[in-house]
Amino acid sequence: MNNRPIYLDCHSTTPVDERVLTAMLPFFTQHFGNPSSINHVYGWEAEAAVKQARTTLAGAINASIEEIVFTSGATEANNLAIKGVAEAYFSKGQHIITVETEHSAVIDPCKYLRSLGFEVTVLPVQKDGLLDLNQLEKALRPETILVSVMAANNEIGVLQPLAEIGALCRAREVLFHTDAAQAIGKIPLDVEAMKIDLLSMTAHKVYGPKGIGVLYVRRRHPRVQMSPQLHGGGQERGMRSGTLYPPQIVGFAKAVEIALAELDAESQRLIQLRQQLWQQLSQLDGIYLNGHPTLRLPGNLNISVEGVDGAALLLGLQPVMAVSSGAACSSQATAPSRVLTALGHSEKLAYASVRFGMGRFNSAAEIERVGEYAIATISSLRRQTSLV
Ligand SMILES: Cc1ncc(COP(=O)(O)O)c(C=O)c1O
Ligand code: FES
Repeated sequence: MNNRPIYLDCHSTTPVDERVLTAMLPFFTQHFGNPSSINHVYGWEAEAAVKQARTTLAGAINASIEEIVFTSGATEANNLAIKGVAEAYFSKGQHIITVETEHSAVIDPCKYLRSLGFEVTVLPVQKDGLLDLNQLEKALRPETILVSVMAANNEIGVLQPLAEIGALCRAREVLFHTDAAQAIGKIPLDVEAMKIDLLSMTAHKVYGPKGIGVLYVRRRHPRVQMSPQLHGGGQERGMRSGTLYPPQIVGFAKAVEIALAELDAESQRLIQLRQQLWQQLSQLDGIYLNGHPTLRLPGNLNISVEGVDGAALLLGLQPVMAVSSGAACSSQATAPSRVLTALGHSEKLAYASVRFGMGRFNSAAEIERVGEYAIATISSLRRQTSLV
């Protein structure tokens, strides 16, 4: 294990924290019951554990337990929010607003709705990756039913102004959905203060297991209507049928509980690591920081490198660090990152980019090694390019 590259791809996924695994284990074997079984203790104990997890997850975003719908992850939560609202509000209007830098799990459901006849406005971002609120205000129409803007970007870590967006949407009586897959447990989230109506989260970016997520659906002021996308046994108050998965649910809650307890100290530590890495790397010329310098996730550093080939750069870094140039699901694509081109980068620069996703298990010594190795690799690639 020790010779493996240093893991710096925490926006893609994170390892399960040992404390999370310990909390999950009894629910595979000993307490294996189905939370929907109301006639015996096996069902009751599973239901009690799910209820406790619901309480923790609701508390994490200042929601109540009836507003938590378990899903298989953020992809499903986003699909349920966007398609479910589109269906339920069809007679009110058919216009949806989202942003160019959203994850495919938001963009693609919107494109799908467009193919069904909905109108979708995809707003651009500014050079720093932030949404221009004036543009959003101008895009809102009487027939707009939903605005979907992510909390934290998965490539450049940029944090969108959720409270301002929420206030704008609420004033116009438009529902506000946010994809908080990268944000939960990393930054404070409050659905009341931020006037969020729907919020997607996932466990595996915050040291919880893969395959479990939540959609928060507001029940009061306003009560969100949503058409289910999975029909069946009627679990989750009919909004998402399918037997609940207690080990994953318990693990998700434990992961969020730990992340929130450690949030302040961990943010400070990661910001220091990020600054350390940026100071090291920016000794070189032709290195650009992608995204807003401070309004970003503590563990995110995304750079573009001039004068090197993107694929050669990633290949050169591989022996020492596990990094990527963008979203894992599009890492096989040869096209430059949609997010970086949205910042106005030329295609070439957008392609020679590296996303460093630092997390709980990275040390300052590791980051120093990463910085040194990256500098050596970039310099060597540039020397080779200047020879040809
Ligand atoms: C912003 C964002 N949304 C959605 C997803 C998808 O989440 P999941 O893997 O839980 O389906 C991810 C992660 O890949 C993400 O970064
Ligand atoms: S689904 Fe995870 S990076 Fe795209």
